[in-house]
Amino acid sequence: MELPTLDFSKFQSDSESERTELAGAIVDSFSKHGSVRLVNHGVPDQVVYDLFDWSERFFKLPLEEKMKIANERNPDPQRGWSYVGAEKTSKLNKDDLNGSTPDDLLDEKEHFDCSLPTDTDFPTKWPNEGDIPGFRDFMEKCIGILQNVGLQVLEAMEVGLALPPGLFVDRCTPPVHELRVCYYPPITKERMDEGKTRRTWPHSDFGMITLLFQDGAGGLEVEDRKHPGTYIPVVRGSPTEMVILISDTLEQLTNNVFRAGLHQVVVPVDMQKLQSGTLPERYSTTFFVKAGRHTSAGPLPQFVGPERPAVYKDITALQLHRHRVGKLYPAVHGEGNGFLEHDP
Ligand SMILES: O=C(O)CCC(=O)C(=O)O
Ligand SMILES: [Fe+2]
Repeated sequence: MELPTLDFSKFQSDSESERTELAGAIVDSFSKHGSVRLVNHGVPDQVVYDLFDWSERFFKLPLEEKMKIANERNPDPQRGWSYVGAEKTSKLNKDDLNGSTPDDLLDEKEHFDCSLPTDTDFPTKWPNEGDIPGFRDFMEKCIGILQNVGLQVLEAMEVGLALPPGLFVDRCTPPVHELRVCYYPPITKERMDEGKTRRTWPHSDFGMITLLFQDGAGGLEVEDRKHPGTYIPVVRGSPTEMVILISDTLEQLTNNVFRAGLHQVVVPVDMQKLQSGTLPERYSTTFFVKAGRHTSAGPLPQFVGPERPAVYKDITALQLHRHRVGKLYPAVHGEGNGFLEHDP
């Protein structure tokens, strides 16, 4: 089975029926898989290529430069650079209510998170301009471009479900979206097969939706909901194809009408049968479309009724975010208080 690939330019069509048909197909794929792939999404091809180029330049900076902008391990939105193994996505497993996920499950991944300059609550830790001139400018421009596309996808969901216009889109202000670039170093097949290391363990993201680009290395998988616990490989169809995932805030706003898409990064399909070998390095970028921090992430009235009681409490998007990041980075003494304002 393959994740559907849709032509998003149809959503800009003058033909109303073409627009609604596309919106319906997006909603259908989100309902079935928690995800979809888009081509002609509106991000210029050159911007995608440049994003991967800048990402490579960033990760090749000397270690001491990256260490100067290390993300602080606390439940706040992540900012700056995270070293290999910093993030343990296995801790985000929602089935693990009693916290029994072993501590020794590692993610073999580095990443860097940034947001817009207007996000003064959690300012981005940028590398020295002199070390990588133009990086900040490009990344901030990219956030603007990705934000436009992300909001259009949310609008398509409103159309596809015949919801009041703006129901999802209007929650995304002021903009506190996050752009992340990821680097997965080469790793031996033997090490992956030992079972304690994945490139990313199964998890869902925290915002409304995630827009993802991956290089050709492979390994991204989304859960096959027909067979929970099994995964469908998302083998890249074209270099600029975008994968979209439903994330936790939208799951809660829609009272589980849209379930967040579980995803992981593992051994690529073409290497799964090999006894040995080395997985090549892998780059990906993820853009987390976020709800405004102080907007409610509780179920919207449109998704609650006698047949469908609210299954989530009325908490803010920031409370939800901190609850989820707090699982990754429980407070270490002296590094933020780790206080979770609310347990959803
Ligand atoms: O690298 C990927 O394809 C996925 C990354 C991811 O899941 C994340 O950064 O949340
Ligand atoms: Fe993710």
